[in-house]
Amino acid sequence: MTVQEPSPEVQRPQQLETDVVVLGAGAVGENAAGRVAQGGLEAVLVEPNLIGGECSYWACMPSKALLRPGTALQAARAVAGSREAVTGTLDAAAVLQRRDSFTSHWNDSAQEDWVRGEGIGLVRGRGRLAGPREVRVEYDDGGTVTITARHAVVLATGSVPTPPPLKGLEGIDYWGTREATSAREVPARLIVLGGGVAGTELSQAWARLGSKVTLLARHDVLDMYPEPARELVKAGLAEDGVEVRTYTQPDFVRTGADGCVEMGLDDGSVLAADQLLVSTGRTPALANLGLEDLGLDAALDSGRLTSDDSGLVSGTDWLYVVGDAAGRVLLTHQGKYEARAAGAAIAARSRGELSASSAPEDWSREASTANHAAVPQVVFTDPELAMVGRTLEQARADGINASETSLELSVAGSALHSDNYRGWAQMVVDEDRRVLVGVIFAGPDVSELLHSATIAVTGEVPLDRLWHAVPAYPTISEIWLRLLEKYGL
Ligand SMILES: Cc1cc2nc3c(=O)[nH]c(=O)nc-3n(C[C@H](O)[C@H](O)[C@H](O)COP(=O)(O)OP(=O)(O)OC[C@H]3O[C@@H](n4cnc5c(N)ncnc54)[C@H](O)[C@@H]3O)c2cc1C
Ligand SMILES: NC(=O)c1ccc[n+]([C@@H]2O[C@H](COP(=O)([O-])OP(=O)(O)OC[C@H]3O[C@@H](n4cnc5c(N)ncnc54)[C@H](O)[C@@H]3O)[C@@H](O)[C@H]2O)c1
Repeated sequence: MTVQEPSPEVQRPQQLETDVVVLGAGAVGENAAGRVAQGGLEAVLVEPNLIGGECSYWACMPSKALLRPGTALQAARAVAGSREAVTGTLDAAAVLQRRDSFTSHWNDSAQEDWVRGEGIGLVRGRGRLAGPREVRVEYDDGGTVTITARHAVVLATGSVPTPPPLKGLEGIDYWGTREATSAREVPARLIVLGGGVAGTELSQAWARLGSKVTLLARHDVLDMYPEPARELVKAGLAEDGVEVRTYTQPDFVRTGADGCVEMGLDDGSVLAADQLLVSTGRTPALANLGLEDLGLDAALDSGRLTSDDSGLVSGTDWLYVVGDAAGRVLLTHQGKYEARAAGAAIAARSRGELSASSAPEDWSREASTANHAAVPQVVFTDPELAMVGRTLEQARADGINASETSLELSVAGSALHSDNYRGWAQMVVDEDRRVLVGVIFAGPDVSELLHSATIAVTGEVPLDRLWHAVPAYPTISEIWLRLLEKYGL
């Protein structure tokens, strides 16, 4: 894959002074800088690669662009009348072309225009903390610039893949999620190692594009979701010909005689494939940032920097960490939410409206309070999983007197949506407060239902009031009424 050369640096002095320096111009860093600028402060973004980061070029956007055509085709096949009009299969070349348009062909000029338009400074290089409120940036050609921040430095450096300790892996030219989302050819056979969100989504995407996929999960696939939800996704994968092997661990990987990938499994069998995708999680990108030199490794706990809900790193009054780099919730929308809170807190602290020693108030604009118990996430497989808040187990582990109500998703709206619609829904209730603390939907096109649940959980809407939120007929949202009726309302 060719990544377009970054355009020439916008600024290249040796010394700079500004209000706030943001390291990393992924979606999260961009939002942090944007909020700081909206708060009336000067901001400089530092980025050695493409502005827009992982999500725009190698994660959310391309992976969803790879999945969407298969879902659209399956939706047409699922309805008598439109099914008859479907006479062909996915056009893999057209899908890849459409994917390329969603990554802007890995060209970040539009994002650079946005940065300039917001009045944010941009330095194209790799940054490292050189002292309190001081960052040294190294350009590709070895030149450097030192930037002093009057108020704050924000770490928005994202995350890096966590490789599994697998014998032989270093000798293999394998795919990570970057390669799997930007590939130009469909491998005939693909092994996917890691049954998390990335592995599951990309297994289905490539299977629908024509690969014979084997998905290896060391536990169950998507094991953070309740079993009925997982089973629906596994049935969807099986329909696409994905062979799912659960509770499996590889012993070794090697290059076979014909150049293929051979993987030995713990049951003694050996799998062969043309490509291997490793998607075994991600770790905050905090290496080589100079944290140790400043004694800030003391704030590290299991690879994460401890911070308050504004992102302010423990033991400092100037360093913030947001997004994947913070490692709290590795999702674009929550990272951007953290960035909005950090930006607001930096601006408020610069005006003396919020002290550095006191954490921001819960649910204030300076706090990412929802991260604790109201995080929405969608798994964009077909069928989809959409969840917000806690599972029953998490709620009970958090000391909540929780009950669950669950149902097959079978209402007039779902029957109309597609023939043989199969779905499942669950709500988790805090019995002492009679509010929802978690909601899960599984089924085709349930992702657009999720925000209703996010509002109910975040707003702590009492069940007796939720009863008056009447779902329109005939929509899939009618599942809300069925759940509340089953609960006893
Ligand atoms: C395959 C895949 C699919 C995903 N799909 C979704 C999805 O559908 N929805 C969702 O919400 N999330 C999804 N995610 C997660 C999402 O991609 C991340 O949560 C998001 O990209 C994090 O954004 P960020 O800005 O924190 O980090 P990044 O996007 O990684 O940006 C960090 C930036 O910091 C730069 N940087 C690193 N070190 C330095 C340094 N020293 N100096 C200056 N700059 C530096 C990097 O070059 C990079 O551009 C997906 C992830 C993967 C892997
Ligand atoms: N739709 C979305 O929102 C979306 C899509 C893709 C990724 N993401 C985010 O990106 C991040 C990275 O995704 P991911 O799927 O790589 O991470 P993940 O943490 O969701 O899943 C990693 C999987 O790899 C397995 N694993 C870990 N070490 C292993 C080993 N040594 N051998 C075998 N299996 C091993 C884990 O058990 C887990 O199932 C996640 O935090 C995820 O939330 C989000």
